[in-house]
Amino acid sequence: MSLPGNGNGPAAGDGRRKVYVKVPASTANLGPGFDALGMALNLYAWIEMGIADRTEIRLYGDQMEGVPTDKSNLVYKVAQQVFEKAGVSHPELDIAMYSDIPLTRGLGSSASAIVGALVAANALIGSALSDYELFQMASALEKHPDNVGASLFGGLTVAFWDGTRAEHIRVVPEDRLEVLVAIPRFQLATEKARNVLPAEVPMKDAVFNIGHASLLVAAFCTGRYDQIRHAMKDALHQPYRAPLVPGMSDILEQAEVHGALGIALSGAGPTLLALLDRESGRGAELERFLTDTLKLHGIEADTMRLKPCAEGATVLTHFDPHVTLIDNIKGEVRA
Ligand SMILES: Nc1ncnc2c1ncn2[C@@H]1O[C@H](COP(=O)(O)OP(=O)(O)O)[C@@H](O)[C@H]1O
Ligand SMILES: N[C@@H](CCOP(=O)(O)O)C(=O)O
Repeated sequence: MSLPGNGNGPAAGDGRRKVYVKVPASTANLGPGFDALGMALNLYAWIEMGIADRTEIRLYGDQMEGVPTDKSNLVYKVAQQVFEKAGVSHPELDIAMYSDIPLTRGLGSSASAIVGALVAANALIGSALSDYELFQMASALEKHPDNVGASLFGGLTVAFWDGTRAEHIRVVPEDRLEVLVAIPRFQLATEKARNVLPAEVPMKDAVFNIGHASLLVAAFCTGRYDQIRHAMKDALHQPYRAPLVPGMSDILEQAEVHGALGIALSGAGPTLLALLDRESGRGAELERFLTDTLKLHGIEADTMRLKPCAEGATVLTHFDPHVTLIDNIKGEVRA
C-alpha cells in the first residue's frame, strides 16, 4: 500500500460516533463461474462513516480519481438505502475513504464500495439489518452476487441472484493457494465489458460452463488443485471479452505452461488473474510471462502477488476517532 502523508483533512472527533469498516477486493467468475463465483483478496478499502450536520466526503489514495465527493457518491447513496430500509433518517454524513483497490480493472472496486457502505451504515445504526439482508441489497445493487458476496463474507463464495433473491455458500481456500494479478494500465468499465456479451448462448456453451464451474468448486472444496487447469475454462464470457484486452487469448492459452494452476480474466477485466501453488516456486516466471505477453501486444501492466482473504468486510473497533482515517490505517499496517 502507498499511504499519503499527514494533513489529509480534519481529525474525526466532534464527539459523535464514527464507525470504521475494512473491506476486501474481490475477483469474480474465476473463469467459468460467470456471475456466480467470487473470491476475496488481501487488497483493501477502508471507510469511516459518521452522522453529521452537513455532508462531507473525503477520498484518499491514488485509486479514487474521478470518484465524486458530493451526494452522488456511491457510498453515500448506498448508506441512505440502509437507513431507508431500517426506517431511520440520517441525510447528512461524514465519510472518509481510502482504497488500494484499482478502479474499473476487474478487482471489484464498486462491490467494495457497496459492501463497505452497507456494513458501515448498518453498524452506525446498531446493526438493524442482518448480513443476509445486506447481501440481498448488495446483489440487487451490483446486479450480480459474485463480487459483493466475496467482499461481504470473505473466502470463495458460490452464489446466485435470480433478480429477487440471493443465496451463497462460503468456502475457504487452503493456505497454499496464491494469486498473481496482472493489471493493465487502462480502465475497462464493467458495463462496457457486459455490453459485448450476447443475449443468448448455445446450449453446448451453457453445458460446458456448468461442468467446468462445478468441477472448479469441487476442486476448491477437496483441495484437488490438479483439476484447476481444466476447470477454469470458460465459454460464456471470456471469448467475447478477449478483443477488449490485447494479449488475453495468448495468456489464457499458455499460462499453465509457465506455472499457473489456472488463469482467467478477473471479473469483467482487464486484469488477468492466475492461481498458483505457493510450493511451485514459479511465481517469478509466471509474472514475467504475463507482463511480457501483454507488452508484446502494446499493453503496460502492473503485477501484484496476492492471497485469498478468508474474512469479509469487518467493522474495526480499535480505530481511534480522534485521529484521521489515514493515521488509523497506518497504525493498523504497523500493528
Ligand atoms: N470507493 C468508491 N466510492 C464511490 N464509488 C466507487 C468507489 N469505488 C468504485 N466506485 C465506483 O465504481 C466504478 C467502478 O466499477 P466497475 O466498472 O464495476 O469496476 P470494478 O471492476 O472496479 O468494480 C467507479 O467508476 C466508481 O463509479
Ligand atoms: N460477473 C461480473 C463480474 C464483474 O466484476 P468487476 O470486478 O469487473 O466489476 C462480470 O463478469 O461482468
